[in-house]
Amino acid sequence: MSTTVVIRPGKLAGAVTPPPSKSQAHRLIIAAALARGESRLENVDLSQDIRATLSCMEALGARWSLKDRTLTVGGLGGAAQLAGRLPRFDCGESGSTLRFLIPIALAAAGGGVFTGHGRLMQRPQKPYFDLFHRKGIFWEQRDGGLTVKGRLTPGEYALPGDVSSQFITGLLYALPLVEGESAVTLTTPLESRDYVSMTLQALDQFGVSVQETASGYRLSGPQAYVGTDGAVETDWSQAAFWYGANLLGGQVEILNLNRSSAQGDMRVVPYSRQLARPGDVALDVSQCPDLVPPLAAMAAVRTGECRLVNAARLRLKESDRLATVTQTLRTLGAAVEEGADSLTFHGLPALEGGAAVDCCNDHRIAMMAAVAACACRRPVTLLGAECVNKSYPGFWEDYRQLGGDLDVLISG
Ligand SMILES: O=C(O)C1=C[C@@H](OP(=O)(O)O)[C@@H](O)[C@H](O)C1
Ligand SMILES: C=C(OP(=O)(O)O)C(=O)O
Repeated sequence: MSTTVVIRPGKLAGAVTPPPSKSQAHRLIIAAALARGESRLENVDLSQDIRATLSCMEALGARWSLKDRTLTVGGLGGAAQLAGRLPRFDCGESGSTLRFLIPIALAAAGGGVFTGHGRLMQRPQKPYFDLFHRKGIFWEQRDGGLTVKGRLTPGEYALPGDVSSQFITGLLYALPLVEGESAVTLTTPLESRDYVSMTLQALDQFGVSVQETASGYRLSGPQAYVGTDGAVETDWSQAAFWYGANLLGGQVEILNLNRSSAQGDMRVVPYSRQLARPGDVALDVSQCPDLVPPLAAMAAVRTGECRLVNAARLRLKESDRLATVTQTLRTLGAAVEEGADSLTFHGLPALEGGAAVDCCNDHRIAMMAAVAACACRRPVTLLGAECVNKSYPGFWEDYRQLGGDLDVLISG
C-alpha cells in the first residue's frame, strides 16, 4: 500500500504530544523481555520498529500484551525457550532491533537467523563481523539474510565508536548474560554518545550494572535482568519536527517533553534557538544524527548560512540522508550543498514548492519535507508518505490536527 500526501501551504498551530521515544521503548522492551518476572511499561506506541523489536523478543520466548498503551511483558528470565533450532528474527527496517539483537541472540540462544526489509540488511555490521572473526563466532550474510552462530564468551570487545553506537548498546545488553568479566573498549571516539547513556540508564533500571571506564565500559556476569515497571518518555527526535514547524512560522505547543531527559536529541532546543537568529552558524551533529532532517528544514528557510558538520554517519541510515536531504530540499527550491560529511544551507526567505518529492522510504525525510512544506509558496506532493509508520504512525493525523491543509491518498 502506498500513500501520497498533498500539502497546501500554511502555518501550523495548536498543541501536540509527539510519540513515545522509540530508542527508549526498544531498550525497556528488550530489558523487560530478558528479565525474570513481569514488567509493565506505560506509554508504548506500536510503530513498525517497536513491532519489530516485540516480534524478535517473542521469537526468543518472551510474551507481551498491550492495553491502553500499557505494555505488559513476561520475560525470559535468562535462557531462551527454543526447540533446538536457531530462532528467526524479522527486524523489519529497524537498525536498532537488528544490532541490539545480534549479540543478545548469541548470549541467550546460541545465535539466530536475521532478516530485514528496505535498506536494513545493507546497513553496516562490520564492527560485529570483525569481533566475531576474533572470537570464533560463525556469521554468514547472503540472500538478504544474516546467520550468526556460536556462544558469546566474556572478555575484551574492542570496536570503533564512530560507525554506530548501536553495536555498543548490543554488547552492553548481551555481555551481562555471560559468566565472567568483560570490557567493551572504543578504538575511535564515540559518536551518538547519549544513546549509550540511555542504554546504561535502562540497564540500571532493570538491575544490571555496567561501569564506565576511560576507554569504554566494564561489567561482570552473569547478571539477571529484574522485571520492573516503567514509562517511556516523549521522543525528542520527533518533537524536533514541530520545533521546525515553529521556526518556519508556526505556533505549535509541544507537550509532555522531559527537559531533563537522557535523549541527546534534546539538543534541538539550543540548536533551533541558534537557527532562529539571523547569521552564519555551524552545528555539530555527531551526537544527534537524527536531528539532521528537522534541522535541515529549519536551515533552509532563514537569513544566513548554516553548516551541519560531522555528519558522515548520516549516509548509513534508512537512506543516505546527506544525499536525500539535499535532493528533497533542492526539489522544493532550497539552496543546499552536500559535502562528504556535512551539509551547507544558504537560507532563503521561503521555498518555491510546487513539486512532487519521493520520501525515499525514509520516515525522517518524509517528516522533513512536510515541515518544509509550511514554508513553500505552492503545494507539495509527497510520494511514499507511509514510511512515517516506521517511527511516527500518527504523524499525518497530528499534522492535520495542527491545521495542516493536506490530502492523504492511499492506493494499491
Ligand atoms: O541507539 C539508538 O536508539 C539509536 C542510535 C542512533 O544510531 P547511531 O548510533 O548509528 O548513530 C540513532 O541514529 C538511531 O535512530 C537510534
Ligand atoms: C536511524 C534510525 O533508526 P534505526 O537505526 O533504528 O533504523 C532512525 O530512526 O532514524
